[in-house]
Amino acid sequence: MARVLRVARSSSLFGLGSRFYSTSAEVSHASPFLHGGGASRVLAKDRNVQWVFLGCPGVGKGTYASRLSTLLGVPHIATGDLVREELASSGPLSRQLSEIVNQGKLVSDEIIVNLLSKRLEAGEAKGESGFILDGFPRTMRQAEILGDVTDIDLVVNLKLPEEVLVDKCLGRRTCNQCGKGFNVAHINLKGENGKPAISMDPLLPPPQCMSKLITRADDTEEVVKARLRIYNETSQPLEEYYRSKGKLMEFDLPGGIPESWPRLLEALRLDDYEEKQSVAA
Ligand SMILES: Nc1ncnc2c1ncn2[C@@H]1O[C@H](COP(=O)(O)OP(=O)(O)O)[C@@H](O)[C@H]1O
Repeated sequence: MARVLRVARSSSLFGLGSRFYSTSAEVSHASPFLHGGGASRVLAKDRNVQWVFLGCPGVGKGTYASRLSTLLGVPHIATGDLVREELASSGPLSRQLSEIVNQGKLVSDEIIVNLLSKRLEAGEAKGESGFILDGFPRTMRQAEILGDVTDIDLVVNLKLPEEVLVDKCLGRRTCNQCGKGFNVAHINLKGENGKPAISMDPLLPPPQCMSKLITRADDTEEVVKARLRIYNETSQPLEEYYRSKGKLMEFDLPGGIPESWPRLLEALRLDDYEEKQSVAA
């Protein structure tokens, strides 16, 4: 751990060279949410966005982070995916990780920083710049390490009521051939006590994926509840940490992708950016 943290304090962690690193002054132009100016700000910037997605398991971080990464041309890096790749590789870490992940617990900061560091270095070697991080940081220590090595422009905190989160996790499916994610849950939460109703249609797979659907081993009711509890204890303090830095954007998802995606783009002031991109394509 000490070695990793020592490395973390030098600006070389994650392979974040000068291309990734920027001063706070530059960052102030990089965030359309914090400083206005819409898409032109993103386009005019001399480096790509460096964003973080926070949110409970099942909220849809992966879905929205992945769409935004395609739109903005930056990698979507999900530490949960890095952990699952490591598990599937049957490498030396694999057995240790599967025990932790299948109980819904967090992998150590050291292991996760190492996996992320390798992924960012590989991306930098391929010429990637900028990122949307999904699932990292998840502890205050991880946030401090990240803050020591680079500037985060914006932290998007996605929110849904807890009842919906469990059903969404239990409904998650992945096609083991094409790798795409789907959700078979029908969400229909009545509005109560001033809270709005939420309904989400299932995101069903096409016929060719139907027989190839798999469920994540950690998406059982017991493990999902453990992950939610751990999120509330360990990751929620991050909201306050980024709020106090003026970087947090709270976003209550109004429903499924068709309602939420345009509203999220609006909140990020990227609605005109998406239109310009589709015209240019
Ligand atoms: N930043 C992290 N720190 C520690 N453990 C992590 C981190 N990211 C992912 N993991 C491990 O991988 C598992 C799956 O992560 P993820 O796919 O992000 O799931 P979730 O649906 O809970 O958001 C987590 O339960 C945890 O064991």
